[in-house]
Amino acid sequence: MKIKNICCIGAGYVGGPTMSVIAQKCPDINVTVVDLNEKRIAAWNDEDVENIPIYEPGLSAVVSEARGRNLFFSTDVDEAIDKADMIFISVNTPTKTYGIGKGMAADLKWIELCARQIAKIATSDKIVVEKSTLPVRTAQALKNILENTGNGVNFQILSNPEFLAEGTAVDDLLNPDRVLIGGDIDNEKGREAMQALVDVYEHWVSNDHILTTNVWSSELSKLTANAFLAQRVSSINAMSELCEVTGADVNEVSKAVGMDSRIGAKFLKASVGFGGSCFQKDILNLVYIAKSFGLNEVADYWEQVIIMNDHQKRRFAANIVRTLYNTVSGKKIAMLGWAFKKDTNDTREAASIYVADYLLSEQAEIVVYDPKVTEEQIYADLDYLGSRTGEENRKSVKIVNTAEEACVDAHAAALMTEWDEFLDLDWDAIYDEMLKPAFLFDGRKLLNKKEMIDSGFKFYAIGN
Ligand SMILES: NC(=O)C1=CN([C@@H]2O[C@H](COP(=O)(O)OP(=O)(O)OC[C@H]3O[C@@H](n4cnc5c(N)ncnc54)[C@H](O)[C@@H]3O)[C@@H](O)[C@H]2O)C=CC1
Ligand SMILES: O=C(O)[C@H]1O[C@H](OP(=O)(O)OP(=O)(O)OC[C@H]2O[C@@H](n3ccc(=O)[nH]c3=O)[C@H](O)[C@@H]2O)[C@H](O)[C@@H](O)[C@@H]1O
Repeated sequence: MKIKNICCIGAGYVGGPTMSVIAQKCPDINVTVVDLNEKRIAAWNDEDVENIPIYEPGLSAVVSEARGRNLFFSTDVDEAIDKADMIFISVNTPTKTYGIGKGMAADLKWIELCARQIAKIATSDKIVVEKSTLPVRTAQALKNILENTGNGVNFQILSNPEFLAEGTAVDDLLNPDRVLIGGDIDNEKGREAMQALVDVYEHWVSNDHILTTNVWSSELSKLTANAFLAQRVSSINAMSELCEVTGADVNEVSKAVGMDSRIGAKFLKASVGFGGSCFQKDILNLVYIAKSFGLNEVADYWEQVIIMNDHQKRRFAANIVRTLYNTVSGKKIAMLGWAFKKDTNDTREAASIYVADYLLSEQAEIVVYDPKVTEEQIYADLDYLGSRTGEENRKSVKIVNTAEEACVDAHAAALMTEWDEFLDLDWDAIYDEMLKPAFLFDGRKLLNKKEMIDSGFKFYAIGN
């Protein structure tokens, strides 16, 4: 079976970049990415390719190569479903904010809406691919919805979780460690569907990097991978606190530990806490699933990763208050960086949001600079927490266009995101413009301690 038309429902951080790379690498396949969000689709279609809604290094070049040739962005979901022989579902699956499983389970309402829409529109056989991260056994629910339409269409359901990280999405998509495809291995039509998706990826990924499994293994592997990655961050962050009280340096500890080839060097960078749309939600989901099977020890084990992360964010903020003589009321604190990591404009679950919220509760005045995040987004993030009114947030939080501007007359600066440009700042000049004593809190262990102290700062870094 050769795929000619792909539809992807959801033009977000995964759907947009993933489909752009598929279109770039498979000129023989038409790829249409659809979304209900008209503003987002308009931005994907913006004449100036630099205005696409997602900032990812290298993405605008990929889009400009394929867009209009075999890559299309549209709000006409029904038409794209109808034409497609393969449909990726790449919609959001956030933590539930209501009802059973509130605050833990993944909210699958958007997934179900997609399945119902596909079931309603489809008149020819389709391969439906789960690209969103889903609880193990979701494919069964999709199958039930799709197979009960009575219109005689055959649906094959595959799981093809995405492992890209934001900020390196294009590179991760072009050179994936592995592509994982789960399907109905015991059934001929299932195997054919899996092969059709393998063929798509084989346009640029070598076969030994494409792994096929049963559907449940594939769904669960995605949650497992994120849990393992987040666990490493919480593990090193736990050590960072111990380093601070013992005089050890967390960067030296992670280097020493990471040189053990059994442990490996990656993902051992201490920080103010992991953020991003997925680690927390996927672990909470894993905890919920384990609990729902009565596996309480398994649930408790993974929950510690989140508990440690919350603690890390809180103690960073509390340390700022404590160091500034136990009060930040009316004091100006510059926050350098708002995104949850460098090279992305995504702010979902960014540690900065929680640190700012904590400091605002202590009546601090916050000034934020981030090279890629908009003012609108920063206020939206704070308003979403509901800790205070939108008006109060706008009164106490100002957003500026440079790091230098943020620090003028500030009592303290907190480095929240490891943007490269923060390494090149003229810290002597920044020090001169700040109130004295000038405090600098490095939540990323990015800056050179000796240089900062030589510049005059009272310097504090995570894990040192
Ligand atoms: N952000 C990331 O780096 C990664 C995310 N994932 C997973 O991928 C999935 C999507 O994540 P993101 O792309 O970050 O989310 P996102 O929120 O950026 O994008 C989802 C899009 O789906 C659209 N949508 C929702 N329901 C729709 C419907 N019925 N019809 C048409 N459009 C609809 C929304 O308007 C939104 O634009 C999630 O399950 C996430 O866990 C997996 C790997 C990486
Ligand atoms: O499912 C997902 O959404 C994705 O989640 C993560 O990707 P992402 O959240 O985009 O970015 P990461 O590089 O994993 O960083 C996550 C957070 O951990 C922090 N982090 C990461 C690594 C580290 O050593 N220390 C550390 O604090 C980052 O600053 C960031 O806040 C995974 O790395 C991807 O494989 C996965 O596809």
